[in-house]
Amino acid sequence: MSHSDAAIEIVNVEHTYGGSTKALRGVNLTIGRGEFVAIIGKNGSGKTTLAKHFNGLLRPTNSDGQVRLHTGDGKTMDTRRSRLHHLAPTVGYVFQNPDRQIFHDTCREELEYGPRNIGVDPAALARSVSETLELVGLEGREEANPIRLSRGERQRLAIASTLIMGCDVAVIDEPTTGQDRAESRKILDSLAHHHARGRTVVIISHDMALVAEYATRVIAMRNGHVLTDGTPTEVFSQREVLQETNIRPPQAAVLAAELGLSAVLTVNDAVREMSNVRTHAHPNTPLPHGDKVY
Ligand SMILES: Nc1ncnc2c1ncn2[C@@H]1O[C@H](COP(=O)(O)OP(=O)(O)OP(=O)(O)O)[C@@H](O)[C@H]1O
Repeated sequence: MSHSDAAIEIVNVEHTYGGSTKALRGVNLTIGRGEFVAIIGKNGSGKTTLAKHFNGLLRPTNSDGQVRLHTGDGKTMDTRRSRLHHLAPTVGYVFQNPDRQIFHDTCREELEYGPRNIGVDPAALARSVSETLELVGLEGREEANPIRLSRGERQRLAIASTLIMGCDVAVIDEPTTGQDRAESRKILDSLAHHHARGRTVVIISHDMALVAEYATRVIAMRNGHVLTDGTPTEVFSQREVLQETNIRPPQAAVLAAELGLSAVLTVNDAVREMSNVRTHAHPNTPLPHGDKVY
């Protein structure tokens, strides 16, 4: 991948907490511009530590480890040599716990804070606040006090306050924690919308069905290393490798593999493949409708 295609370069990054807990043991990665990346792996494998390096919240603890951000307008920033407030507009980060980043009395003020700081025109901002709240399923809640929202709603507010910045890269640690299925899908759809505008999205997730459906690339971590990295199809077909980090591919993929069907990651893929098999076995059997089934 050339520099112009790269959004983030991670070179030989190690991170040791408190001088003894080795959370990252030499990670090399390039996140490309416009990718939708999911980082997966069991608890403690180093996912959050890695993601916090993407915008300088953490820095490599080894002297030769480097993280370089390449901005859309052609600048390169080394996170070790740049201040956090210069990095944040390029790479937005949403914490696993939304309460770490919500501190205003209304949703409107929460969403306006970041864009105001970078000089966005106030007239354009009002519209963009409403649109972004709608995008994450909080339409009409401009004047609501965030402390009165549910945890899932606060999570969506925190995501909205990052998306409204229009940053090149949005990194979201566990976007669907505390959300039901419909809310989770709403959140992933809002990230897909950001991605569709040519931006890069990185999520950390334990929800393999959603990872399979939305991500273009999956990076599996184990014990501070990248265990495997590829398209969802490539990564989820390595069932034995994934077992090393306690990951089970999406249930639809497991079921389809047991039935000898290939190219299946999602329930919709499974419906399509099973319909094909049935059609070939009984050509007159009508196909089920092709819309999403869940
Ligand atoms: N602030 C910290 N101080 C000391 N050790 C830490 C700190 N944060 C993480 N660790 C340790 O570093 C290792 C990697 O943790 P990390 O949170 O990056 O993993 P993770 O894969 O994101 O886990 P989870 O899925 O539980 O969020 C673990 O052993 C963890 O206990």
